[in-house]
Amino acid sequence: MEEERVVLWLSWVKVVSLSCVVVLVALRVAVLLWWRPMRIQAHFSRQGIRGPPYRFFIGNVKELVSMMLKASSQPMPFSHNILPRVLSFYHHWKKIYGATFIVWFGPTVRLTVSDPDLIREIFTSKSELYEKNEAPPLVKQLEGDGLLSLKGEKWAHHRRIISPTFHMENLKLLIPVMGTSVVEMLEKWSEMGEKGEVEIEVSELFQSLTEDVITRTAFGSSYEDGKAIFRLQSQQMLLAADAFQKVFIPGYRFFPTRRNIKSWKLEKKIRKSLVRLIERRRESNSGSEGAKDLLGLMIEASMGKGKNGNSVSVTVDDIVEECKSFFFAGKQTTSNLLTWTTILLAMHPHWQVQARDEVLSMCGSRDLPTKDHVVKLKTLSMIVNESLRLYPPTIATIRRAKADVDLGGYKIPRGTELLIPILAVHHDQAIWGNDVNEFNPGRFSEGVARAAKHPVAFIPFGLGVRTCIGQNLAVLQTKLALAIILQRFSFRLAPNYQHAPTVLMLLYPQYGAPILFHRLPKTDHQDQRL
Ligand code: HEM
Repeated sequence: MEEERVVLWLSWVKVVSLSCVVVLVALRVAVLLWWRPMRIQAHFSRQGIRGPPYRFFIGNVKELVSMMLKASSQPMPFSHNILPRVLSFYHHWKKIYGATFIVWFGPTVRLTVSDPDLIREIFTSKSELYEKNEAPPLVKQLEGDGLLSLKGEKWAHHRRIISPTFHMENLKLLIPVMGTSVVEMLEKWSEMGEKGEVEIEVSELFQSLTEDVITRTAFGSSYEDGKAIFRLQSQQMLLAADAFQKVFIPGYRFFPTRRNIKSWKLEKKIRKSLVRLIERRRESNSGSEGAKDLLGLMIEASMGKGKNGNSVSVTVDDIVEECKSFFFAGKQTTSNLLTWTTILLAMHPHWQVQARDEVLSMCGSRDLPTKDHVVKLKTLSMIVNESLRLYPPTIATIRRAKADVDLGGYKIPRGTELLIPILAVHHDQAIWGNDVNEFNPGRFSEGVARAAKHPVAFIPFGLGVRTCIGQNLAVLQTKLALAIILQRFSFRLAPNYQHAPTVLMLLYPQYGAPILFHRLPKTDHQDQRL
């Protein structure tokens, strides 16, 4: 009897404890998914900041995705007013709530910030109060744990080690090989075309070109081995891009699906090849000056642990992750810039002629441009800047408030994410004037700082300490490739080109970029002018 009573009592205790756990979990869920978002919404509302109302668990994601899908469901006219198509949710809600509004990505709040004064505060004058946000797991898997996402002392240490790769003096050494790759590509185009004309879908071919250059910057003398590794990384990117478009189940990447198993195997192979390559380079580097490529500099740093006051050591894993970061950050960004600039020059033949005139008068019709030429090509610089303004490959970036902060008088609670819509800043009429949606490279004729009403209105490479480390390389490569193309071809949009800028991580032409290239005769520039 006594025993039965104890068993009964124990079962009762179990039921009560279980109920308590269920209630506690339910409370926690309610706090995280309801009470906290409502409190934050009210906090912003009291300061006059509004936005679409929070919905339980999903926030505004459903409306946002449906707006984006609708906007990209058909091509647009040949206009550069692309904000309503590319960032449709921002364009729509800005009209209702003003430029500074809140939007909910699930239970996470994001405040849009497009005022250049506030942007300057976030990225420069008070940058210590903000940090990079965590990328979603699929993106994280691709971008690696390198410069793009590292924080604090480790980020600063890696940035110091890698920076010399991008110094102009070092990049200059790449110009002959970069130029040769472009010429080889163009020779293939010439062979393909009948009557001197050929249609090329440029966005894919420009990717091979930029991949080649990134491989050289990352691996230097180990270029051939590096190429094989980046080929595996390309496959990995395709798998992740596929998952990114289709899968929304949390934790999906841990399921042993066919795609995930393939991805795990690739990951293992990439790591193994890189480790082998690092070992080989270590042996061949011993006692000699390391080449100024990513791999050489990282290996040098890993061998000199603790030297130069560095308290953070560099491991093989660090090198592996930085290689991934390089590949992710450098390849498609630059090829997208090349693609959009080619499309723009095809749309605006008047600027194409001006750019060609400049190249021919400086470099002749077949000589490879040198570093000095590339730097002096002013019209081409203005064109590339205008392309970066209208079609910035990276359309937005995000920061997270590390503490409760004051941003231009607004009280921002800790953990709030700040969405900086680079594309919207570049398309703001109040900053750029009435011709904001026109292609007018002339606005950059007196330099970047004077092109707009605000010196911080042009931010295709970000701003402040975390500004893009590869921008010199990207611009150098784009100008060099365009100069060589302009020397040899005139070009226009193919009749089947559809104007449809869209975003999947980066800004790209949804239906590709078919361009008709017409081969120009080899001439002396003086003859051409006559
Ligand atoms: C047109 C080409 C490119 C564009 C538009 C671009 C854009 C950007 C932007 C906007 C950022 C800042 C992100 C933020 O603040 O959240 C960034 C950072 C970065 N970019 Fe680029 N990028 C380009 C080319 C490259 C190239 C060629 C590389 C070289 C490998 C590269 C490597 C990086 C890295 C490593 C970072 C992180 C830097 C840090 O946090 O210290 N990018 N890029």
